[in-house]
Amino acid sequence: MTVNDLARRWTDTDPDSALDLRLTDTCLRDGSHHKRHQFVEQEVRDIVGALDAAGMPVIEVTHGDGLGGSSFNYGFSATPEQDLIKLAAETAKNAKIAFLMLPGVGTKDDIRAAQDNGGKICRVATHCTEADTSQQHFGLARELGLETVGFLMMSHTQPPERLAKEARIMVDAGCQCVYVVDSAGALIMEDVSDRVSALVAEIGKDATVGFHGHENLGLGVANTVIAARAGATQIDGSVRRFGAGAGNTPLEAFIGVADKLGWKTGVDFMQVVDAAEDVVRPAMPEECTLSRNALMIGYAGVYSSFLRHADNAAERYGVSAAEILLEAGRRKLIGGQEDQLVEIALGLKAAQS
Ligand SMILES: C[C@H](O)CC(=O)C(=O)O
Ligand SMILES: [Mn+2]
Repeated sequence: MTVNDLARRWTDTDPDSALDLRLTDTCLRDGSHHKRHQFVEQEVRDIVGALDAAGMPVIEVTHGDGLGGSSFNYGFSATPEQDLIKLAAETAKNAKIAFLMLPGVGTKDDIRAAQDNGGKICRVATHCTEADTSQQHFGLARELGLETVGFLMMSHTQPPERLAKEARIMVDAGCQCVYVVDSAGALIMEDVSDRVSALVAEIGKDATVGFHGHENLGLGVANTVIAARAGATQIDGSVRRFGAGAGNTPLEAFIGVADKLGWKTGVDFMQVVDAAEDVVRPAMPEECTLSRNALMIGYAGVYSSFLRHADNAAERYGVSAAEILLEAGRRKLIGGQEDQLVEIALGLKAAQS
């Protein structure tokens, strides 16, 4: 199905329908990669306060690699994530606070602690062929009365039918919304709608479908629009693109687009634009840009959070981060294999001498 077919299908079936979307801002979780996990309490208070006032319904707060991510492998947090979750929950008047966990990085006790600290939505992320590792975590989260979301990471690596099967595993385990997660920002338009449509066909009667985009090929907003047209009703992004790699779908831009299309998000465009400029930008170490290395990530299909690790290894061994990332793409590395970036850098250094 082409983009035009999809647009036509959407307008033909219900010309006056306004899509009703639920947005999640993830700058306090995905942005943690960009900030090398150095958020401090005042930043969380300010960002949650501003996004909540603008009407953002869900705000995700956790170490970039999820609960328990603060470690030698992924990078230590400046402030314990459970303190940040608690502060976010105390600050938000209306927004629900979500937290992310990766089985094997976080534990069930971390989920319990996040709930005790005010987290309401448990998002469990697995590599997109490993949904079965999330089963017990969804079971626990539902038992605790938490809302549940599943993340199929690196969704560009698998065809739509395979993703749909993995989504079914998550839903059968208690997941209420499964996201197509474009961790590398490598999906291009119909790649997104094909995957979202496949999930809607498989799980649409039992759960909702979401989309999480990255900007590494400059397609965050366009991909998110086409995901919504294909049936994704939960949408991730980060105000000011504050996320890993070139960042996430810039939510304020998407909200403006949604307004112009007559879609409902419940977020005030003017207020979120001000929050982006006046509150979120000052908390960022630098803008998230389509730098050479971020572009390599999208082009080679590499996990966005590898950007900082590749930067570190490149600097340490005096080699090119772009080459490290291209080789990571050739090796099809996935999250958790960050240590191989060092091995690649050592190989490049040896080849130089
Ligand atoms: C743990 C990852 O950073 C999750 C994510 O945001 C992605 O895969 O993209
Ligand atoms: Mn992400």
